Amino acid sequence: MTATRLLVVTAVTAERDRAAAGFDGGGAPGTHTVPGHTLLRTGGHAGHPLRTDLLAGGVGPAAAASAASAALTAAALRGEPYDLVVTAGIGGGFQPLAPIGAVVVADRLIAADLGADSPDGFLSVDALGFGRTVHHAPPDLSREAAHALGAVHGPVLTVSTATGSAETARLLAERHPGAAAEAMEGFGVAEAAASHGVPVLEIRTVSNAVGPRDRAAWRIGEAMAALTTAFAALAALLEKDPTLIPPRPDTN
Ligand SMILES: O=C(O)c1cccc(C(=O)CC[C@H]2O[C@@H](n3cnc4c(=O)[nH]cnc43)[C@H](O)[C@@H]2O)c1
Repeated sequence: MTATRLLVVTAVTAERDRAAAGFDGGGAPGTHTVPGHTLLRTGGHAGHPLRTDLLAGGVGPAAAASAASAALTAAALRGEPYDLVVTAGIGGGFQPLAPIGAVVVADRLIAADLGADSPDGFLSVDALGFGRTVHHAPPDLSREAAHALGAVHGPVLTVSTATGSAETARLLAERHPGAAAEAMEGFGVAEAAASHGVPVLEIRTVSNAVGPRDRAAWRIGEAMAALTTAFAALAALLEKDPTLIPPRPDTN
């Protein structure tokens, strides 16, 4: 039986290493390189159901998309395409839905500031007719993952500037009803995954509230540690039911 192949993309190495610790790969992770990046690899030996590559691609949607694209392309050229891409890391939580310490699994990954300003307010690129601003996670997978992780299940916004005022938080929540979290990479990774026809999931552990910048209130260490627990639960779910991942188009 072929192992399910996962690509996990974080912004920084601390997030990558915390995520990797959630996988029981049967030993210390190995490494391999793709142009511009070194990936950790767990699992994948004979009889192991999951093979996971983990990549710290940098902060922001452009760095994340570039890194994810390099890994996806290298895997496709090796003839070993990924089955699922997971974009993950710490994030800001919209209050009161996702308090500090919560975990969020995205049902939708939304580019919240991709568009144009106008006297009448923000116009997204899809409203303008020249792009898209939303990617959907596979519904069954994201719902079951949220349940398994004890997570809030809702939209995760991708922004290029972390929110630092009550006014911006209010505007984002008004524009995206039900928004659970914001971070800076998800939509970029989703664009890369979509161009390869690979489904995407986003997991955020909440380190801070979306709102007025209050650096002293951030709980980065706790949110980093929560990534390990979250990925252990995700690995258990996918080992139990790999059919939650929609099949690749070429295996239909
Ligand atoms: O303002 C600061 O002093 C500060 C210190 C450390 C880190 C930051 C970040 O903005 C980290 C961005 C990084 O973490 C994710 N993240 C975490 N919380 C948020 C948020 O509320 N809004 C957007 N991104 C967040 C993000 O995905 C980046 O990878 C600031």
